[in-house]
Amino acid sequence: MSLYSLQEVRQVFEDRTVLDIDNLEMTAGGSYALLGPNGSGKTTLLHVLAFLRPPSSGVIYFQGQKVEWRDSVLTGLRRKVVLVDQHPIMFSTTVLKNVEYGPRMRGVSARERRKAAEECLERVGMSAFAHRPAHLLSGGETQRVAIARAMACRPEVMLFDEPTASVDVENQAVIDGVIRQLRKDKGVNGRISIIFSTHKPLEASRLAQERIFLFEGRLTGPGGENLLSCDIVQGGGGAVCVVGDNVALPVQTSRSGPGRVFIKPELIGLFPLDAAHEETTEQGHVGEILQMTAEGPNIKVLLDIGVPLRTLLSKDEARHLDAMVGEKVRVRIDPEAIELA
Ligand SMILES: Nc1ncnc2c1ncn2[C@@H]1O[C@H](COP(=O)(O)OP(=O)(O)OP(=O)(O)O)[C@@H](O)[C@H]1O
Repeated sequence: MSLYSLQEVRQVFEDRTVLDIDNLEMTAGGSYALLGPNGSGKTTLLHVLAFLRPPSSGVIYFQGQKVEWRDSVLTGLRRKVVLVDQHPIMFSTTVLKNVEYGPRMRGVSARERRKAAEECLERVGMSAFAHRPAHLLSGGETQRVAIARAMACRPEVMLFDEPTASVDVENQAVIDGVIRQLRKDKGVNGRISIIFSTHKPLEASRLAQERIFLFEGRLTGPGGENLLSCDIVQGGGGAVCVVGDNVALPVQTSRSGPGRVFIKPELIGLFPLDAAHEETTEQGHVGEILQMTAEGPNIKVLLDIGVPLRTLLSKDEARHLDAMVGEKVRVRIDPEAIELA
């Protein structure tokens, strides 16, 4: 069954188009990760999916019905869909009362809402905190309580905005487990649907069946993973495009200003950090290996060089490199790999 169907959905803020989606389909019971660099429109899309903000234009169908952005309709939709913010705000009362809030607003009896709140706190491992003041919790604990608070509303769809971005490793592991368990749960009409934004490709593959890539508000396929925003700068030695904070790549163009660059994964070489290799003297960047996965005869490597970058190594090259996830390597991007989009 269709969950969402977005058609020609655009969001414009102050004359700038920050979301520009021609067509996006999501299925009920699915789990989706929204991936994309900072400012690519993930939060904006989540707010639209949560019916918190109407898009500037376009049409959304939810469970097969065209969404009318009228309060009487939205109240019903917001009961089915809940969003857990990246930085949730707790009311200055106990954790338990915070979690009971949603069911209370939905007219659930005192006994039932207490039961629901206790159950949900248990599921996020926060029962021991039930009577503590909620506004004094740490970031990770707050995130867990916010998830319990959302679950207590018995939604059909749960949206999470970077659920593990601002939490420590221990809380990350708990939240990971809670989302995995939610995927197995039965919601009101079958399995609950989950959509979350993340910067972490590993988390996306672990927790979601489907990945949706956003770049400057538009959908890009997985092939667009090395499609990056850049700033083209003309200098004495020719033009460079700057990606992330300070990664400068040579390009041949007379243009300057903002642009997009595509970096071909197969033309990115990796070398040990300490290698006195002549090839590493030119355009060397230091990158941390975030993920390595076998892909046919090759190994796909996800790197962090200040921006996420995917490379493709042959198994021989990977063996020769002899590096593991978490290690730093020298990254050489062949000039042929760099194409302005
Ligand atoms: N209310 C607003 N008014 C004006 N601009 C906005 C507003 N909300 C978001 N934006 C802009 O829209 C763009 C997309 O922002 P959004 O928060 O959706 O991106 P994101 O992918 O969630 O980023 P991050 O990963 O940093 O959270 C950004 O350039 C942001 O500055």
